[in-house]
Parts: sequence; structure tokens; C-alpha cells
Amino acid sequence: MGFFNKFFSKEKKETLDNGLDKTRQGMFSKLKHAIAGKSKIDDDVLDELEEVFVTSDVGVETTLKIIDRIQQRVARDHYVGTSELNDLLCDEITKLLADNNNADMEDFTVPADKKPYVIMVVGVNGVGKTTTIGKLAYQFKKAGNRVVLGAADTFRAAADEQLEIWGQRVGVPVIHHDHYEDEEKKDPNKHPDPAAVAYKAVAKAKEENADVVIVDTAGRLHNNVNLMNQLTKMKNVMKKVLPEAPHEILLVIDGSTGQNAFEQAKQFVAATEVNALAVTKLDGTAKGGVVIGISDQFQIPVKYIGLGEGIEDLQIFRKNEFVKSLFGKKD
Ligand SMILES: Nc1nc2c(ncn2[C@@H]2O[C@H](COP(=O)(O)OP(=O)(O)OP(=O)(O)O)[C@@H](O)[C@H]2O)c(=O)[nH]1
Repeated sequence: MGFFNKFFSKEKKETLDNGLDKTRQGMFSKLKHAIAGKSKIDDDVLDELEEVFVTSDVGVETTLKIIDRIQQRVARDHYVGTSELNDLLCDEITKLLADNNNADMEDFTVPADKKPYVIMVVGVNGVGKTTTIGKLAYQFKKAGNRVVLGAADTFRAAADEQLEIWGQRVGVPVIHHDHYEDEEKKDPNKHPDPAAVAYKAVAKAKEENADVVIVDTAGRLHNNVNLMNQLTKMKNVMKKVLPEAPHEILLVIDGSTGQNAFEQAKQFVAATEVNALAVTKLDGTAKGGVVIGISDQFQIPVKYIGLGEGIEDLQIFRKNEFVKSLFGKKD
């Protein structure tokens, strides 16, 4: 599908229920199988349950926590029938996620006392970084904010162009490196300094009294040290314009890669001070359980979830709604 068609062919945004369809169906069929012929939650059912969650990409540690909680409930309430399992799981997983103390965001607003609010977006190539930036810009603008984008992924020429298209689509300015519009200076072997773009973007946002500036970064460098050095340089340069910048380092991870998403998150969290997460591509995958594990394992809030390619297909992650949707519960 062409780049533009992705936006325009979508008539309405994905609902959470639609987006999580595959994950829900996958988990349900496994759960059904796990309790087939059983009326009571016993050790065998718990063993099966463990397998269901591990194979649904929830991750081993988080799975063990869930099983432990169910075990305690069963011990406390003596006889718990398998018919109650769904409610029990929904209840305990919601509580587990609430335990990490990360309050859900209310809406797409940025703190009024941090102006411009600087978001640096990190993640490996192809996870949906640029798309997430475009969707975020759309939501922030819709909420009445003035938005500036910074195309600081100077390692891939296409990244610039893609962000420019998003900027035009949303109607927000995109700050590029100096070579961007100067054909003569374009040299595929020379990468303009991403830190210079980050600086320009924050300076422009400050000058224009913008509310939020979202800065893209390169997805992959030759090694972790390089990546870390570059991200550090970008942060330091932004601080020259605004000492408290960046306020947010948003790591974008691809939920459809399941356990790989965990590994990516681990590496980035070790390399830089990630303080917010976005998990993309939850539509069309049965691996959505990974959000439960990620939310539990990293003491970093999952702020956003990507549920499709359209401009409106980014939602605020609300633990309660997410778990309810996953277990097919209606209010
Ligand atoms: N189904 C689905 N596709 C998505 C989602 N988010 C992004 N994509 C698609 O994933 C592909 C990669 O997205 P990009 O935004 O280009 O990824 P990136 O991380 O910026 O990657 P580079 O531009 O290669 O650095 C695109 O085809 C997007 O349309 C999502 O939530 N759901």
C-alpha cells in the first residue's frame, strides 16, 4: 500500500477491541484449551495457565507473578471454579499493572509549565518511530497545542522525507538539517550532525512559543557506544537552548515482535534515560500480551499504544481498559 493511501484509505480509527482482536482470540483459545474438562482451578490448571501466558509473550517473570496471585486467590477462596477464571485474571492483572505506580495519562496534553515540552523519540529502525511521531503531532495539535517536529534522523535520507510528509499532513513545521533542501550538498556518505537539528528544532520551538517539540533520532548506529554517545550529545545540545530538555525520552518498540520487544527495551533503557514507552503494531498480532510484561517489568510508563497505520491509530495506554479489552469484558 502506498504511503499516502495508508492515511487516506482509513475511514475511521481502530478501536481498542478491534486492534487487540488477534491477541484476544489467541489467548482465549489457549485458555479454553487449558481449562477444558475442568471445573475447578487446581495445580494442573495453573500449570497450563503458566504456559498460556508464556506463549502469549507476557514474559516469564510477569507470568510467574500472575500465577502467584491466582494461586493466592484460590487458596484464600478455597473453591474457585474455572468459570470464574476470566474475571479473576482480569482483576489480578489490572491490580498487578496498577502496582507499578505509573498513573495513566489523562489525555494528549503536555504540562503547561514546561514550555516547549521536549520529547526525544528513540527506537530501532522500522518499529514505527516516524509514524508514532506523526500520530502524536496530530493528537497534540488537535488538543490545541503548537507543535514543532525535528528530523534528526540524518542517517537515512528517507527518514527526513517521511517526517516532512507527516508534518504537511498534520500541518506542523518540520525542522531539517541544512542540506535537506540543498541538492548540491547532498552526499550519501556524509551524515549531517543530528545534534545540530535537535538544537535548531528546540530553538525554533522556543522562538515561536510552541508548546511541544518532538525530535526524531537515528534508529541504529554501528554499536551501542555510538548510539549512546549520539543520544548524549543530542541531549546536551538541547540543554543549551533549554536546560531541562529533553523532558521526555520516548522509546518506541514494536509489539508484534513479542520477546524481541523486551530485549530492545532493555538495551535502550540501559543506554539512555528512557522515561516513557510507546508499543506499536498491536493490531494484526497475537503478541499483544507483551504490553502486560513490559508495563510490569520496566518501571517506566507505557504511555501510548499503536493500533494501526492511520493517523488516529495511536491511543493512550489505559491499563484498565486494556486488560478489560484483552479479556473480552464489557462495562
Ligand atoms: N499495523 C501497524 N503498522 C504500523 C504501526 N505503527 C507503524 N506502523 C507501520 O510500520 C512501518 C514502519 O514505520 P515507520 O514509522 O517508518 O518506522 P520507523 O521506526 O520510523 O522506521 P525508519 O523510518 O525505518 O527509521 C510503516 O509501514 C508504518 O505504517 C501500528 O501501530 N500498526
